Amino acid sequence: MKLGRLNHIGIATPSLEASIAYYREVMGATKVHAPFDLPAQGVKVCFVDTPGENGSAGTQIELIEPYDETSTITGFLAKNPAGGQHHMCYEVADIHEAKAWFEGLGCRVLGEPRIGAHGTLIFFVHPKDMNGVLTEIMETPKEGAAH
Ligand SMILES: CC[C@@H](C(=O)O)C(=O)SCCNC(=O)CCNC(=O)[C@H](O)C(C)(C)COP(=O)(O)OP(=O)(O)OC[C@H]1O[C@@H](n2cnc3c(N)ncnc32)[C@H](O)[C@@H]1OP(=O)(O)O
Ligand SMILES: [Co+2]
Repeated sequence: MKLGRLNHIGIATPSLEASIAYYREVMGATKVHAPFDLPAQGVKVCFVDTPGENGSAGTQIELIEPYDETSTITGFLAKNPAGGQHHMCYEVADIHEAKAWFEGLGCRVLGEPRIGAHGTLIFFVHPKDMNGVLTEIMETPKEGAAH
């Protein structure tokens, strides 16, 4: 497998609204996307852009709030009530090849590839098999696709 771009860093939060205010007012973020619900993934999402090189998109901050009490991030927030860094997401060219790679290494892939917030296939690898970091792998969006 070839490691691709760091697409986003997932930050779990009990309040998207409060986190958006923090990124705008404390961190000086100038591009905050409209929040949206992703019930299939159990989260409400808001992307904050960091600037990339030569005007291109940089790594994004992905703010995630539980969609309801059954959300996969409810347990994380129970342990970290103020929220915190939840996952790192790297792009790959071929999601199925990447899944086979991690499985071949004996890492626990959490479920089947599914459509993520950028509209491409994603999967997660268990943090205990990834040096303590919950790792999201996502297929690189096609050129010109919405971010
Ligand atoms: C917006 C959509 C999408 C995108 O396109 O970008 C997303 O990003 S959705 C993001 C939310 N979805 C997910 O996280 C799905 C994958 N996650 C899971 O399946 C679970 O969260 C989990 C990783 C299996 C953890 O399950 P949980 O039941 O909450 O915790 P456990 O108690 O079983 O944890 C076991 C162990 O792992 C430690 N842990 C848990 N979460 C993390 C984390 N985010 N980072 C680092 N470590 C984590 C936890 O502390 C336990 O450790 P010990 O206490 O030492 O046993
Ligand atoms: Co993510």
